[in-house]
Amino acid sequence: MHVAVIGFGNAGGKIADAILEFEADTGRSLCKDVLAVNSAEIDLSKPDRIPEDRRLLIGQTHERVKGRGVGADPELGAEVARRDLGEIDRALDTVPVYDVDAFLVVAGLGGGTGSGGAPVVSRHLREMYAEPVYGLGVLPSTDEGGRASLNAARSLQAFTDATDSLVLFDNDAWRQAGETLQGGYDHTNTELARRITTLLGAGAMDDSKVSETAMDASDINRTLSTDGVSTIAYASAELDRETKSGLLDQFRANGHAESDTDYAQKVHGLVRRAVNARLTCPADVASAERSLVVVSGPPEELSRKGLQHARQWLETQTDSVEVLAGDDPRENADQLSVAVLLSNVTDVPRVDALQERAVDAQERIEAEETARDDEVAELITDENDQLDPL
Ligand SMILES: Nc1nc2c(ncn2[C@@H]2O[C@H](COP(=O)(O)OP(=O)(O)OP(=O)(O)O)[C@@H](O)[C@H]2O)c(=O)[nH]1
Repeated sequence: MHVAVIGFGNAGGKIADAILEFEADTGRSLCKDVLAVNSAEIDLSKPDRIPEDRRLLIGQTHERVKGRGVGADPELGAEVARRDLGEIDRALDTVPVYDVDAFLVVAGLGGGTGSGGAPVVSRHLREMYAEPVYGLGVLPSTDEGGRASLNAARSLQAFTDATDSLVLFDNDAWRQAGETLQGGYDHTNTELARRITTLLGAGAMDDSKVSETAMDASDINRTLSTDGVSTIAYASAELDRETKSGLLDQFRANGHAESDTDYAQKVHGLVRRAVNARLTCPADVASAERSLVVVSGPPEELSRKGLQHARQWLETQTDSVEVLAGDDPRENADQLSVAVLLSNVTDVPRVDALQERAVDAQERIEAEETARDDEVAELITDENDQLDPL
């Protein structure tokens, strides 16, 4: 499919940039347009691939913002986005909507600009355009503290309500021991881009061959349009094509070749491996309402029988017949890769934990505010007492 990507806030811009990089590296054509929106001027200079004229600074004239960000305050992030919707609209005027199958709004939910702004813009896009609006929301890691959890829990509800589906990515599940924060983010942004691009980039009309079982945009839209949250599974296998073609030539010369069953087992095995590996956000696979499998790789590797078996297997795992499976032939790919979309998952322990932490954080923040008010009241009383003798 083809999408217009809007990266909101710092994380949103960097992830949008990583998607551009991955699609360029793999010769895909997922993004018809990309726009980075931020309230902090400095963060808009971070992306490498997003063109300069597709970076929009909002809140410049707001007395509390002035191009310096919203300081992890989602209410201010939402206010600034609402105030500057006209500017965002003007920037989106150049999007070739006739050529776009969906909008994808990306944001980290633990801060202010993305957390507050992404739901506002998603809701607006849904009112303005007929195309579906998908969200990609990053959950903060536990060690970012209660304020980030509170921001994320609030945004999660608003962002889910404002989109046709919200794909989740959990920073906690993807943090690697010993990595610096930025090094870790670079790594996770690439992994996230790999999954999103393999999944949504299927069925984009580009130079790749179209197969009989090709996935198309309407299949992806049908699976995603559940108004709930989604997660993505992924696995890949190196093919080492040079060695392989040499070996295959020898095999063929000796009357052997990789059989249909070998190809089928490879595809089916890779789908099982993906679903049992780390999801973008951990969730109980059985709780998915709908799912979709995309197998991408050189045409000779894309076994129809393998896809069919994988689909049947996933039906039993999700206890649902709403499973679609298709392929995405890539002539020059040196990998066989599988992305599985699990849509409207309802058993997501990380979301429950986030909501609990948010309640604790809210209570603590309120207690701190009450204590501060009491202190101020006491100070005023003391000062009045001292003035009394007059
Ligand atoms: N996966 C990933 N997560 C990130 C990245 N940068 C930040 N985050 C996460 O996103 C959350 C929001 O951070 P930012 O995107 O910097 O915040 P913002 O939306 O720009 O909002 P303000 O800085 O408060 O104006 C953080 O709490 C992190 O959990 C990134 O590059 N990758």
